[in-house]
Amino acid sequence: MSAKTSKPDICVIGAGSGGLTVAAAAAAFGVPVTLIERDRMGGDCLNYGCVPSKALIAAAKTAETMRKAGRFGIGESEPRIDFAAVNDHVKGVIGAIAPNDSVERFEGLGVEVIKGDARFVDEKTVEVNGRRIEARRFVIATGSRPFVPPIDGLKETPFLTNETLFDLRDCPDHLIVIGGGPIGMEMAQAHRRLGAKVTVLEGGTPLGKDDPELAAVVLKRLATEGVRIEAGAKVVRVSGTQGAITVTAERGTERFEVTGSHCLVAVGRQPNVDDLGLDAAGVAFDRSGITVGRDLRTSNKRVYAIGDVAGGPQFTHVAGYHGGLVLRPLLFRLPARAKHEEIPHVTYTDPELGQVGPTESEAREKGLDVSTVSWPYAENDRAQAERETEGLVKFVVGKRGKILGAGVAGAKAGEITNLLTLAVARGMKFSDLQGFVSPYPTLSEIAKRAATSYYSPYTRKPLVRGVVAFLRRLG
Ligand SMILES: Cc1cc2nc3c(=O)[nH]c(=O)nc-3n(C[C@H](O)[C@H](O)[C@H](O)COP(=O)(O)OP(=O)(O)OC[C@H]3O[C@@H](n4cnc5c(N)ncnc54)[C@H](O)[C@@H]3O)c2cc1C
Ligand SMILES: NC(=O)c1ccc[n+]([C@@H]2O[C@H](COP(=O)([O-])OP(=O)(O)OC[C@H]3O[C@@H](n4cnc5c(N)ncnc54)[C@H](O)[C@@H]3O)[C@@H](O)[C@H]2O)c1
Repeated sequence: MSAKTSKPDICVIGAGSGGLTVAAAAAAFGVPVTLIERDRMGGDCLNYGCVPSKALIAAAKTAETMRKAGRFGIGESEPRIDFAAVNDHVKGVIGAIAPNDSVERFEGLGVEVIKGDARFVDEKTVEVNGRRIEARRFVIATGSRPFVPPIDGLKETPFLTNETLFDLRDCPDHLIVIGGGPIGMEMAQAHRRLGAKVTVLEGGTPLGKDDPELAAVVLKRLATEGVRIEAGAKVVRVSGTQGAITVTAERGTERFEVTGSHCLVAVGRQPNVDDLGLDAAGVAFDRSGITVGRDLRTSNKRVYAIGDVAGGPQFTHVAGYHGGLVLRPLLFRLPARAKHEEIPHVTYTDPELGQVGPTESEAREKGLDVSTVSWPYAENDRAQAERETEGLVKFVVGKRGKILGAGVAGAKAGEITNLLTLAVARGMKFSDLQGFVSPYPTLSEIAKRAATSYYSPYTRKPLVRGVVAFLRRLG
């Protein structure tokens, strides 16, 4: 062994949600682990993703609450927004969380942290800063970056992505958002509420991965707040200079232009597989990411891949889930089997939009014999009290009331999605959801109420009524 070769038990590449989970847990069991990160500790979620976006959304919601205070009898007012101060708030939230993910904390846990670009040089060796690391097992957790599509003129024009958006100190006059997925819609509403004019150009269906009936609740609110949403509008050209950007979109044979001050590109993600030496390592990959089985193992048996780079659903909770799962084979030689069917997702627009399990159309496409049961927010007392009556919970139900999937659009949908996820993940039936006492008044009662409604036809069945009448006669 040369002086520059180390042999930890586990080498983790990437200190985002996935990599940090593995490194912290392995170190807690006293296993020698080396963690390599080339950029900021905490990865996308902390620095360029979930955390700054949710902090911005919280500021934007506060502004909107001021505008709408009149419905509570409180004088409403147009907020005076200091965008630079809002940006300070966003950076402050990142700063408050950053110590949890810092080099110091991880070194304190017993992890060796190396700042640098990791690259496989052969099937069992990674090189970083001229140092060689031969670990028993490797975990690739290198995440993803914004996909920059080959749109005519885009490369020559200034544009924003999630990596630069949260550095803006002035509110855009007119933000043009290319892509109506979760990033596009969350950021469109937040910037609109903070004072920008906003246009979203979506080539297909906005929030198209969600149930259309639920997505419609969110889209209606965004439109009411003044976000211009152009569906079926594929962007084909971008031109202009800083502060004056023209975006050309096509809808069928129609072509139209939108001119704004800024342009955010939010058309999906690209896995970080380049420059990792994956060919030298014998790790198979394609455009969607590193190829893994359900056990998250790659084509090289020493190497696992987790999180965004592993080609599956791209969420922080998935990266964390993967991180926990691979500990089974890494530390205990136990099998791991990722189950993505029960992974929820929530889009943090206002109202929020959550889903777990198949939507109605996904279930029908799979040939499943399903029915749906919905319940509106307007029938919930807490929703009335808080004047948050728009929205619904929608269940996809199989035989004998089995809950296969569930979605919710409305206030605090993310929190309600926790309950829905438990129901789907544990294979519950409506009888389970109906048969517990839910605190009153809570929004989650909407889910329970939907379950109760599933059984209400039974109260009208002659046989059931006959039994009730007979029992009454017994005194
Ligand atoms: C704007 C936005 C909002 C989001 N909001 C949410 C949300 O609300 N909820 C949610 O669940 N998900 C959200 N996501 C998705 C979430 O951020 C990702 O799914 C999550 O960060 C993936 O974690 P990861 O560990 O796989 O990768 P990452 O967090 O991206 O970490 C990968 C790390 O690897 C490092 N790296 C890459 N290559 C190398 C190399 N060769 N050598 C060394 N280091 C390397 C990178 O620098 C990075 O730090 C959002 C994403 C974006 C962009
Ligand atoms: N709340 C959350 O959990 C959250 C929030 C943000 C991001 N994320 C994660 O990040 C991922 C990426 O989000 P995203 O919104 O960038 O991607 P996305 O793939 O979900 O949506 C991108 C949209 O851009 C559209 N598009 C592509 N090319 C276009 C073009 N030329 N013109 C117009 N529209 C075009 C697509 O039709 C699609 O609807 C998400 O899938 C999710 O995994 C999660």
